[in-house]
Amino acid sequence: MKQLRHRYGGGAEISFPDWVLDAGGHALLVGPSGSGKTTLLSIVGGMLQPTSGQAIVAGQDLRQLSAGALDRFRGQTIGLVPQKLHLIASLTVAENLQLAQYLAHLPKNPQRIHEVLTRLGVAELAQRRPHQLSGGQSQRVAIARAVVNKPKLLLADEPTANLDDDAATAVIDLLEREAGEVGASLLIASHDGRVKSRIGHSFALQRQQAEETA
Ligand SMILES: Nc1ncnc2c1ncn2[C@@H]1O[C@H](COP(=O)(O)OP(=O)(O)OP(=O)(O)O)[C@@H](O)[C@H]1O
Repeated sequence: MKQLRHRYGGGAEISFPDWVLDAGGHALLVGPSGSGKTTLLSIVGGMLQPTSGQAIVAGQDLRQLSAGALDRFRGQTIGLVPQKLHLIASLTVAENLQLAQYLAHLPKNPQRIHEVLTRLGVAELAQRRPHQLSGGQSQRVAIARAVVNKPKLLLADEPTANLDDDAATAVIDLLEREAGEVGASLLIASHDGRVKSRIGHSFALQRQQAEETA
């Protein structure tokens, strides 16, 4: 991140400090509500063009990519577990993962889909549709979808919100394990103290300004 700033139409400008997340490193993005955590994930996830500055992912300056190239790069290089999981209701679990391969312009790979669903303990749910899953199962499927293309950067937005202690621990374990499995850097936005105690390195945002903590 270099001199990143963003202003939503008419709103105040949010400026983010320069920061590097090492390849394969795991970090927590913290800050009070409204400090810009989701905005930052959207920028480094290639879904939001910042007003100014550079987001560089795996050596690629996202600004340099055309819309089509950015879609492909995002699909192949970045995995996102959004706050609202956004599984496609009309598709089965397996088809939701197939769609991630398709959107990244990768060949169909049912074996990889089976492998990742198995790793996450939800292979037997492959033919179900999202409304037939529990909240925890849906979250595992969303993690599976985020890692199916073996991204270099895995982003998760408040993945433990509304989870009890055991489920929150399980989700953080899964994210760390799956990021480790594919060698991805992991950035988790959270103001959950339970997550803070698990992930040592954190990056803190404050309203309209930010500072890094070790
Ligand atoms: N689409 C939008 N249009 C206008 N303003 C927005 C939009 N999205 C976010 N904002 C504003 O940008 C600022 C940062 O919001 P953001 O959602 O990134 O913060 P956050 O740290 O993720 O908050 P939370 O912890 O509550 O999820 C807030 O002031 C918010 O009101």
